[in-house]
Amino acid sequence: MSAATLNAMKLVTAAEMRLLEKRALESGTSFGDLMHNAGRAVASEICGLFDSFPGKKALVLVGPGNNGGDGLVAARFLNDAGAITHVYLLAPRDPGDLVYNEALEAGISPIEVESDAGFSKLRELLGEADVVVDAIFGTGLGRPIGGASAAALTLVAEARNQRPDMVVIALDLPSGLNADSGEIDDSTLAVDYTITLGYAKRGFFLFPGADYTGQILVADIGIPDGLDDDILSEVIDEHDVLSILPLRPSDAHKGSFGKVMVVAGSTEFIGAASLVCQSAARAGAGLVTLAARQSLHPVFAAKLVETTHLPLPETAHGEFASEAAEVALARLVKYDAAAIGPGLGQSPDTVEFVHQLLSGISENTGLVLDADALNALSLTPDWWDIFNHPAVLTPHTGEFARLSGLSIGEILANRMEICRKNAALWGKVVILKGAHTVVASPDGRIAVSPSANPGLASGGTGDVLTGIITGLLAQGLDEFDAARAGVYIHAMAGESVRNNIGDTGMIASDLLIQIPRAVKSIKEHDHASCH
Ligand SMILES: NC(=O)C1=CN([C@@H]2O[C@H](COP(=O)(O)OP(=O)(O)OC[C@H]3O[C@@H](n4cnc5c(N)ncnc54)[C@H](O)[C@@H]3O)[C@@H](O)[C@H]2O)[C@@H](O)CC1
Ligand SMILES: Nc1ncnc2c1ncn2[C@@H]1O[C@H](COP(=O)(O)OP(=O)(O)O)[C@@H](O)[C@H]1O
Ligand SMILES: [K+]
Repeated sequence: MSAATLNAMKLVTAAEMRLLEKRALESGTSFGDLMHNAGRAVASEICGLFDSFPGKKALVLVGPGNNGGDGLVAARFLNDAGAITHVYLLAPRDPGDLVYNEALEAGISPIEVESDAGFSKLRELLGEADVVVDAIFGTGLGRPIGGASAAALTLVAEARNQRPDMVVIALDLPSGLNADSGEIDDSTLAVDYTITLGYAKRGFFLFPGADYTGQILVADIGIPDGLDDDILSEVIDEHDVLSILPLRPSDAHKGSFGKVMVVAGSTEFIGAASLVCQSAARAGAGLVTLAARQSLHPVFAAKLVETTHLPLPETAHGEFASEAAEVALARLVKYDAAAIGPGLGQSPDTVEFVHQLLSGISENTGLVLDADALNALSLTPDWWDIFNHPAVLTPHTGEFARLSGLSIGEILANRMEICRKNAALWGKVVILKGAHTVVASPDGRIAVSPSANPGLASGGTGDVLTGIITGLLAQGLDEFDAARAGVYIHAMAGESVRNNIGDTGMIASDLLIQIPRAVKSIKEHDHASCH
């Protein structure tokens, strides 16, 4: 999914969705209204996908619960809109079921699930359908899908392979996709569109589920405004980023946009430091200074023209000297933000240097810790009890495992929830990097990147993210805003490169010039929407 296709989107768990529904009912909306609105909105979204809808053949697969109920309402509205509509019941509906009877009254004759294991009728319908709606299970899925439902979903997948023009829609969510964790069932369909009710579900941005939703459309089902103030998870949105981007007054001077110090790089990892410095500048910082061991200075000086340099004392063995941290700290008081960690290495002297820096750094300095700074922190048990400075931490999954003591499997199984819990425990803004990067604040807010882009899975792209966020911190953004805006800008830069050269062979340096372009594009979209 491209970063630009999503509008503001709150993300809910299944339990939060039930809570919102309960609040809507308490505030006077009836469940019947919600279901009616849901079915109507889904049908309306489906009609909007076609240039001309009357005469199209629609097949709605209806399950036993409320998801099936929504499907029955949608079928009625599709029928009203002129589609030749068939409903296939995977389980019997209660004879007193209102939406079932309304469908009957509208002239739809639901087809009961076949006893014939060959599903000849269903196959026949799938051979002709222009659009198939999966309304078998929604957020109420309680166990693995089996029996006729599993068989029907498999038949849809087969028909879809044979007839790629057939549009497959998931109502609320693809049946079998876990709304909270993004786990899928063996029979879950990879659909073209998920028309989700009221709110997008967290599982749409967690893998493997994220590969199954197709384009996500959020249908308004009439949950009254003001009931979702305590829903704290959302997809990062261009308008939010625009509202937090630093201003650029015409009479600015370089002091207006903050000073960044980058403490990074080693003999092995020269490029990491360069990428951080350049991306901090490309994100708009007024001045960037690189603090690195003095023997590396000639290399950096040749490579980084705009950056200023603070060579740090080192030992005869090419390690940080014991006074190096003191030298850096003395200069750091004049800086607004610092990035510490990329490419520093993990020798005992470096770890000691990082620990000294972190214990001496002023509360007034915005701080981004990445890579080897995170590795150094991880060596201290319960490091968060000792290191109280506000900071943005930018771990990939492996670094997160080291910081938390959790296994990589445990983290991948529920990235959003794990990130949220640890941000609160550590008292830090935490960015768990990867496809659909998660940003969590200690106060419970979660912001998720709209982008999954395998082009970014190459060495150095994380250094660019660190630079962008530090550049934004230096310009006065708070940790959470700098983190979510930085993740969004980085994702957009990645999308631009992908649009240009595809997702193979993208390198971190390609992102650099795209950073200001991403910021420009965010600002221009605002202009476009004003006129
Ligand atoms: N939360 C809300 O505000 C609203 C929710 N609505 C719909 O309600 C849905 C949730 O409805 P339900 O809670 O009835 O749940 P579902 O319709 O998702 O499914 C639950 C039903 O399926 C059965 N079931 C669960 N897993 C099964 C399995 N593996 N094999 C066979 N049977 C299984 C259950 O016993 C139950 O009968 C949402 O996805 C949405 O479509 C809408 O109707 C309107 C408003
Ligand atoms: N599949 C993906 N989709 C979106 N972003 C990705 C993907 N893979 C990697 N990234 C992003 O690329 C960056 C990689 O950072 P990291 O793993 O620290 O690499 P490095 O340290 O080599 O720079 C992160 O910002 C991460 O979110
Ligand atoms: K469904």
